[in-house]
Amino acid sequence: MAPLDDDCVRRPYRRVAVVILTLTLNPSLDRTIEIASLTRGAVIRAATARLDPGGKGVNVSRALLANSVVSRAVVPFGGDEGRQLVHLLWQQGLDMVTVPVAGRTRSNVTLAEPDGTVTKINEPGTALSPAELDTIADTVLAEAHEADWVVASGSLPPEVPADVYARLCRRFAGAGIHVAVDTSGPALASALDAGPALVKPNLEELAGVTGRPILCVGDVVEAAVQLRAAGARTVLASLGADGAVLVEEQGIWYGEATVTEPRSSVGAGDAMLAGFLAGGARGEAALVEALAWGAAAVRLPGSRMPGPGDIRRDGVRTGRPDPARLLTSAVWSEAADPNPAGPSLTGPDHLGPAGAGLGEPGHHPPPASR
Ligand SMILES: Nc1ncnc2c1ncn2[C@@H]1O[C@H](COP(=O)(O)OP(=O)(O)OP(=O)(O)O)[C@@H](O)[C@H]1O
Ligand SMILES: O=P(O)(O)OC[C@@]1(O)O[C@H](CO)[C@@H](O)[C@@H]1O
Repeated sequence: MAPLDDDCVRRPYRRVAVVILTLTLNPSLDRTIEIASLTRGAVIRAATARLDPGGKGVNVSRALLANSVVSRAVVPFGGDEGRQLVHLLWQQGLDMVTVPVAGRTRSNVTLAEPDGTVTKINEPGTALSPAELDTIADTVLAEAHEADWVVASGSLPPEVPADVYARLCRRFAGAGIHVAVDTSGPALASALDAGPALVKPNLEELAGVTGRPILCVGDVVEAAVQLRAAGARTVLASLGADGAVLVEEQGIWYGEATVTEPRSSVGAGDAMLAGFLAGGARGEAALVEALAWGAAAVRLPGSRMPGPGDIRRDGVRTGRPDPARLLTSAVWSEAADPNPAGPSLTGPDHLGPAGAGLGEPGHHPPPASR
């Protein structure tokens, strides 16, 4: 079976173009249940159900893999669910470094209705000890020296200090390694201060971190400019069905791609981020790629990641943003956390030594390369 008992094999990256390392501190097994409609308190018979390996960084790596872009995922895993997660990823051929942890990997549930409405229930995940966190951080540091990008994505499990992504950013600053951060709340606020190369907030995250209502495209642009002033070099704001806004040093772009039959938006933001990085991570061309990958993910069930056959670039429209354009899913207000950085468990700028006795990280070449 899966690679959990295999010897640890370290393999150099095959240098093609960019190399992208992803970190998912809180991965998941994603069960997607398609139902006719959601009624609270009722017994609902499902039409279909599927299980995908999940977590935001994991999805970014899966999307890159589906499009033959070199990527490696750092994946902590624990319990039966964790073993199943690793097995599913291994079956898909993902290049990953797994880190065993004591807690159980979470399961997240999506209820998907035919009109594209998605109701998602995400478990908090189980706590990582400081030693486990140090082992994961050491693994990222060891793997990152060959990477162009480190993508730190998703929520933090309980008891992980909110500044963990910020410390990663600081660690890589000056080493020519760009850090992209896709998270929310205090972890996002704290990461901004460390100057990430890229952040990808969605509407709620943008409203939450800036503490301002986001009702129109102009609000998105202003909020993104605020994030740049706070430290992010590039802001790729994803707006669900309303498309995306890119704010970077070279300019500001808006874009959208219509999806007539949305199936599941879960992971669309991850596919979008993967497309943006694969597309060069700068300017209108990268935005087109991001929108095409995001829209393609929405047309697929569950959190299936799109491959070349799913991605249509001709349906993407980009241009200058119209500030007055109202958003279909406006976010009225959500206060930003006034004290985002949280307590540090391992010291301000130090990611700490490897933890003892928790098992070694295992590197698993994809099945095809064995
Ligand atoms: N209904 C839709 N129609 C067309 N495009 C969509 C739709 N929903 C999402 N997208 C595309 O996918 C991108 C990402 O979507 P969204 O803003 O929902 O990301 P997200 O909240 O980060 O998602 P997730 O966390 O599930 O990955 C959008 O910017 C857009 O390009
Ligand atoms: O709870 P988080 O970490 O914010 O999000 C986790 C998650 O919703 O994100 C992915 C989609 O982007 C899913 O695979 C996964 O279930």
